[in-house]
Amino acid sequence: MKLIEAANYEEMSEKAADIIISQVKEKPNSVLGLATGSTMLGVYKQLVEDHRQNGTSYRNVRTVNLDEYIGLSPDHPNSYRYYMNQHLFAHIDIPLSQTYIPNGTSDDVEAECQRYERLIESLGGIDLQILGIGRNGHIGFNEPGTPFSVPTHVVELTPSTRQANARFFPSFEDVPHQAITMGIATIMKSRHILLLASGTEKAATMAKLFEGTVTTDVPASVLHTHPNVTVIADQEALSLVPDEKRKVYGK
Ligand SMILES: N[C@@H]1[C@@H](O)[C@H](O)[C@@H](COP(=O)(O)O)O[C@@H]1O
Repeated sequence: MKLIEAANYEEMSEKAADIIISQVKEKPNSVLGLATGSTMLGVYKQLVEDHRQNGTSYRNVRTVNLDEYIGLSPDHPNSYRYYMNQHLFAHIDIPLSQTYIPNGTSDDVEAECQRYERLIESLGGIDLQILGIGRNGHIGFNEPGTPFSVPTHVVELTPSTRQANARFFPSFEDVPHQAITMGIATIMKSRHILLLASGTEKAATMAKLFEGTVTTDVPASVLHTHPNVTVIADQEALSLVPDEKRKVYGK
C-alpha cells in the first residue's frame, strides 16, 4: 500500500483525477470501477473540467459502480445511478450503455448480484477501482464482519452507515435498509485500487487502517494484502496517523 499525502480535499481530488486520466490515456478502453459519496465529487468535477479543457475522451471506457441501494429506481434522486449521471456521465463523452451499476429494483436481487459479478468478468475485470471509505472502515457497502471471500451480494446496512448517509436523504427513515454491493473478493480482483479519504470524520478509521492489522472488523484493511493499492488522503484524514507510519507507507 502506497500513501500519497494531500494538503486538502482539493489537492486530493486533483491527484486522484490525474491518476484516472493517465489510466484512460494509456488504455482508452479501460474498465473503471467507480464510487459515490461526497469524497468523489471533487474528483468527478476535475474529470469533467479536464474533459472540457483537454478533450480526454471516455468514448471507449467502460465503468462499473461499486454499489446501489435496493428499492431506489435509476431516476430516484438518491440512487447512485442518478448521482453518477448527474455528476459525471452527463458531462463526458461516455455512452451511457457502457456504464454499469447494480439494478436496485430487480425482482430477483440475488440473481442480479450474480449477473453483475459475471458482467465484470465479461468486461475483462477492473483496471482501476476507486474507493471511498465509510466511517466504520467499510468499502463499497461491505460492512465490518463481512468475510473477504464474498463476491457481489445483498447487504443489510448498519444503523451507523444509514445515519452517515442520511444527509443525502430528506430524513433518516428514507435511507434504504439494504443495498447491492461488489464484495471484497470482487474489489480485490481489480488490477489497481485507489482509496481516497478526506476530513476529520475519517481520521480514526485511517489511523486503524495504517496500524496495518488485517481484520474483517475494518474491511478496508484487506487492501494491505493487495499488490497495487494507492491511498490518497488529506491532512485532516491523516491527523491521527503517526509520522512513522506515514513514512513507512509514503515510500
Ligand atoms: N457506499 C458508499 C461508499 O462507497 C462510500 O465510500 C462511503 C463514504 O462516503 P463519503 O464519501 O460520503 O464519506 O459512503 C457510502 O457508504
